[in-house]
Amino acid sequence: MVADPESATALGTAVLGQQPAAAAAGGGKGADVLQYIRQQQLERMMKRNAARLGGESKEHKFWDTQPVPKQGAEEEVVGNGPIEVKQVSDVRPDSYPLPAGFEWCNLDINSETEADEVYTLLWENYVEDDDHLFRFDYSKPFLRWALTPPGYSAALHVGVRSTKTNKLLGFISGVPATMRVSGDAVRTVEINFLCVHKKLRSKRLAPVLIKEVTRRVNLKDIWQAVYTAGVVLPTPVASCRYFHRNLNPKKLIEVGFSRLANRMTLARTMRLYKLPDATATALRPMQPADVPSAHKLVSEYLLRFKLHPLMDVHDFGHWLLPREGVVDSFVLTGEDNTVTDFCSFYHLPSTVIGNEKHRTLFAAYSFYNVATSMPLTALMRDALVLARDRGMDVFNALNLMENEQFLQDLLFGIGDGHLQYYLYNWRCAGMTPGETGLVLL
Ligand SMILES: CCCCCCCCCCCCCC(=O)SCCNC(=O)CCNC(=O)[C@H](O)C(C)(C)COP(=O)(O)OP(=O)(O)OC[C@H]1O[C@@H](n2cnc3c(N)ncnc32)[C@H](O)[C@@H]1OP(=O)(O)O
Repeated sequence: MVADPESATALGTAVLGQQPAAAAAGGGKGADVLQYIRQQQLERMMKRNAARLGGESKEHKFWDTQPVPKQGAEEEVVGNGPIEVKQVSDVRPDSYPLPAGFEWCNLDINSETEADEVYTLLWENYVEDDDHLFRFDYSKPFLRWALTPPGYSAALHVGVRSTKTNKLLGFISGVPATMRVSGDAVRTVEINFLCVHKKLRSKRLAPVLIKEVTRRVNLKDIWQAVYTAGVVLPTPVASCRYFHRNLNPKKLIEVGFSRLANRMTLARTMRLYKLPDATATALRPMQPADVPSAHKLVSEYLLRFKLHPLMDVHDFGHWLLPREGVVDSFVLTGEDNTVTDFCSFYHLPSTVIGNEKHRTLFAAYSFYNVATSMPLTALMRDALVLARDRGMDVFNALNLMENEQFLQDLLFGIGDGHLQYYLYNWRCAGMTPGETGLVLL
């Protein structure tokens, strides 16, 4: 198979395997992280130089026509606001034309059959790692959760079918979300699950899907969007990295996610990553009654970042109340049942491609975490224990918010690429991972 440039790095292979080696060498972990920080500084410098010299100006036939910041424009940003302003009356009323043999449809994710269709399209065709060892396997309950927050619209769950067979061959979704961007509250949609069937790649179907979802969003008088991707497009507002915490070393080695480091035996590796038998604190699953207090804690915490969601209490309940096999949230309460600490992760397994012994890699993804009665590292150590107890093989976290505080101490290994954050039709200065307070699914 030809290497797919879209390959996401969230599945991050191989690099994890270097972490035990470094750790075993004694003091190597620190060196790893320092090296990473230096590398980031170097990358930023090179990027600035390349932009200045025009070396980054790759042609983007589609993206160059869109209201997104031009490449290399990062340093010229003065003020925040829309790149273009239009009215609903300017929006074309009809769908964009599709090539012959294809037609548009809306997907009703609450219908069993249609949810099955979306599930299967993604299960077979969605994001893979660079080596094609793993492919995201978003579960059906997860897709339902992701696509039905308060205010969602089925018109923004857009599919392309074959007119002949009716088979679903492409998909893109938008869900409403208010973002706070450098102090401004911005009505947006979160765009996700862009997928074109493998047999239809490189035929410029993706731009048509993006234009069509944009048209439908614009008809709702919404003009901004937020999205993440493994690929670099014009122009990221932030660039984050995935880190991976090994919870099941034996399996991760067997599936090729990590490898046994030099001079390390499996037994030593397992000892290195062994976690306490139980949590150190009385964290318990969040219940509906905790929502107002947890919502207050998390919302106030998020205000310290430059980009973050503004969730009302209903949004918060939707996104954070535990759903089995989909999302887990835990609270620690103090006086009057006030939530003092909060941690959460979502469940995103991956298919292990062509592996006889293991079909699925179970991964937890760090979501929103706030510690006030203990250090963040202590909270996240408990989160690792809770994820392990729920059968997770690996715990993934981006280096955003305050995550840098715990990645090294808790033996996370650096992933092999970046996750780029984008805003559509919104100009603002770029931000560091530590200024980014948004996790998309
Ligand atoms: C106000 C409302 C606005 C709403 C919209 C906001 C924007 C939302 C934007 C979408 C956010 C999605 C967030 C997620 O879901 S990120 C996850 C994306 N999905 C995958 O990686 C799954 C596996 N891959 C595929 O299904 C296909 O390879 C896809 C569908 C990705 C591209 O299909 P294909 O490989 O057959 O290519 P093409 O010939 O049709 O088209 C080539 C053009 O497409 C540009 N391209 C490639 N990958 C991406 C990408 N991930 N985001 C944006 N653009 C992308 C590419 O630069 C080129 O344009 P240009 O370089 O020539 O200009």
